[in-house]
Order: sequence, then structure tokens, then C-alpha cells
Amino acid sequence: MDALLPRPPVDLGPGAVHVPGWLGAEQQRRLVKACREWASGPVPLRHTRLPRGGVMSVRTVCLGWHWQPYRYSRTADDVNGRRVAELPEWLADLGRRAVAATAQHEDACGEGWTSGRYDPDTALVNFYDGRAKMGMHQDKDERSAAPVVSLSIGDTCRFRFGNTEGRGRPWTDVELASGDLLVFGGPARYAYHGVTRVFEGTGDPATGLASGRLNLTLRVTGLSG
Ligand SMILES: O=C(O)CCC(=O)C(=O)O
Ligand SMILES: [Fe+2]
Repeated sequence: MDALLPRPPVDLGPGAVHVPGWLGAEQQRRLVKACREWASGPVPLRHTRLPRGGVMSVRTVCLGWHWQPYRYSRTADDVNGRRVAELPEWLADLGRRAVAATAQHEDACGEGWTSGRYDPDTALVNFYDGRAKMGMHQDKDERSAAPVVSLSIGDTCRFRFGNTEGRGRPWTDVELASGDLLVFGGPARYAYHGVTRVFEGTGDPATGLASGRLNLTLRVTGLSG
């Protein structure tokens, strides 16, 4: 299908670019395999607990830094207290290539996002089953305004990209399919966004993921230590 109907990159407003089919089949397989390993430890894939007692429907494992609402730490204090796995250099490299791939959109983004070296130090790996969703939120626990690089594998989802003012409209709904890249930085860095639906059974099992959806976001925490 991808080859039959190539989908060109789309700007989702200043600072946000969606590049369909950016990851090749081999890269997707490699990522699925790696995610499976990360999901088994040292910190297991888990439903993140929210401060008010709820749990997120997605399951998450973190690399480099552990995220829990609403901070980063080196150890997974809300799971098993262990230090999270390192963010591998090959994944940081993939993030750099992702940012470079969207460089032609930089003009639309005001402040340059490709001017410095992109050095992500954390990745959040989210797994969605057919019922999982993610409510509208900002990625704002990082102390750096560097862009967020998002990679999707498996089932297609409906991703809602909103505005920086609040959870409501205006927003743009896009379908993120297996292999798609999304980068948001500059004026879009603090835009609200979420996943309203996963379309079960739309992923290709050849990726190694028999069902569900994986999303990896690479970020710069701006933290040290
Ligand atoms: O799954 C996605 O596409 C978005 C994930 C996300 O927004 C997050 O992890 O903060
Ligand atoms: Fe997010």
C-alpha cells in the first residue's frame, strides 16, 4: 500500500511535520525487537499511575530517564526502583536523522530546530492495545525546548494535534501509520496532543508486532546527573 499510494510530508502548522512512511521495514523490525527487550526490564512495561489514582491505558517503558507524572528521574521509583536502560546511541542517531529529515520545514518554525546538534537523552516507548488512548496533554516536563521526535509502528491511530492554548479546538486529526515520523518543535513544541483511537488490525505483522501500536518519542530532558 505504501508504495502504491505514497503520502508526502505534511505540515501540521508551524513547527510540526508529519512524514508518512519514514521508517523502512527493516528499521521497524529492529525497533520492535528492541522495544520487546526494553519491555522486559530492567524496568517492565507498565500502566503509568496518575496522581489522582487512575492509570493510563497505554503501557510505557522509558530509556535514559524515567518519566512519571510529572517529572523525570533516573530510577523508576513508581515501578520497581531500578535504573532505566540507557538510551542507545543508534536510537539517538535515528532521532538526529529524523530532525534532519524535517529540516526543509524549519523556515516555517521560527526558531531553528536544526541549528544545534539534536541530542535526545530520553525515549518514552508506549504500547497501545486496541482500546488504549491518550488524552490531550502537553509534553512539558522537559527543561529543554528541543523538538520531540515521534515514531509509530504497528496499528494506525488517530492522532490529534491541537494548539498551545488548551485542550480544545482548533486541532488537526491525522492518522499515524506504521513507519510514520512526526516532529514537533519551535512554536508547536508545547501544543496539546493525544491519541483518540487505535484502528485494530491495521498493522502489518511483518514488523514483528502481531497486534497493537508502538510509539516512541525521543526528547531532550535538559536535565543532568
Ligand atoms: O502515541 C503517540 O503518538 C503520542 C504519545 C505521546 O504523546 C507521549 O508519549 O507523550
Ligand atoms: Fe505527548
